[in-house]
Amino acid sequence: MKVSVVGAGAVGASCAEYIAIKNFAAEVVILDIKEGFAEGKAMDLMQTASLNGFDTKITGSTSDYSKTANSDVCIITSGIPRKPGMTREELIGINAGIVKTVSANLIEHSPNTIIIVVSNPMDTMTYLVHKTTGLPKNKIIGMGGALDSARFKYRLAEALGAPISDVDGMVIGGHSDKGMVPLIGKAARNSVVVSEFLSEERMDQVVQDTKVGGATLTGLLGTSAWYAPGAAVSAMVQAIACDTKKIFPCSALLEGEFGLSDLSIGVPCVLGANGIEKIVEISLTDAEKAKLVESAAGVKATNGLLEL
Ligand SMILES: NC(=O)c1ccc[n+]([C@@H]2O[C@H](COP(=O)([O-])OP(=O)(O)OC[C@H]3O[C@@H](n4cnc5c(N)ncnc54)[C@H](O)[C@@H]3O)[C@@H](O)[C@H]2O)c1
Ligand SMILES: O=C(O)C[C@H](O)C(=O)O
Repeated sequence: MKVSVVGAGAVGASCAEYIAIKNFAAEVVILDIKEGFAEGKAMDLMQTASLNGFDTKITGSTSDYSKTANSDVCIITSGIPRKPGMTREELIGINAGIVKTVSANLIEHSPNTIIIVVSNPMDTMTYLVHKTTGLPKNKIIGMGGALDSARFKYRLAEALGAPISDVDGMVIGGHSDKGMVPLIGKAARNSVVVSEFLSEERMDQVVQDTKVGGATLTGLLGTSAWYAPGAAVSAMVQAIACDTKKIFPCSALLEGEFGLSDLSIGVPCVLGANGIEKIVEISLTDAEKAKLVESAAGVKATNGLLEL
């Protein structure tokens, strides 16, 4: 499998590193607009190969998309990250133009690729790729829910005093501070719903901490996070590369699923060799449904800012 990562910044490099370390891809190309930057990151990562025990070949390129030709999966991380105090939605003005150009360049050289969109505001950037490229909808996947769910599990494990491997939970909805819908009623410790262990108040705290997970890290780091985002992308690429059919919440184009349409938003998806192989319409309580509908309205409002 050949994977291309556009944006050699914090998240792009983390994606490339985790993909390489998991050793399932033959080749990773990193591309950036900044002269020499992707080449430098690729060389630095390749010098970890003998230490970390991988055979994936990582190369870098400054804006030469011919190097990305025939990629099976392309990951878009190019664009600006937020600073403390900002929302992801505020990035739309700069990132929309970047994502539109980058996706067109990628598809010119890899017409059959699967695209994973990471740049924020991610659900709207994913919708933009749907609207401006001719790719089938199963091949355009937004990454947000896999990361938000990992943060949810981290907070659940903390509240439960349990190992993370004992905990399961999923976040659907928009990848935004207000729009995330952590499905706390379905979260479980080794198959036992967490309400058996946690008070309402503690569960509300877990939900709130999860929703502001990205903002909390941005406040601490001065820019947004990269390790867990890179790990989340690499887990999704692995599911595609190895055709595992694992379920991840992904930003997918909806056409009536969950009663929603004409937007891309986080819902449970089966990932395999064909990208999004199925949107899994899990049953939601009335309260969960109402939160998802409210979240969709927020994503649609941001989509409305796009010049399509
Ligand atoms: N979806 C998610 O869960 C998630 C998680 C983390 C970060 N993000 C988003 O990912 C994006 C990248 O974050 P980061 O921390 O890596 O930022 P960064 O500034 O470290 O890296 C961005 C890189 O993009 C490059 N770039 C800009 N315009 C380009 C273009 N036209 N072509 C090629 N490369 C270009 C820059 O030179 C830079 O190296 C941000 O928009 C951030 O908000 C999303
Ligand atoms: O928080 C951000 O702006 C980056 C990313 O969306 C995240 O959740 O880490």
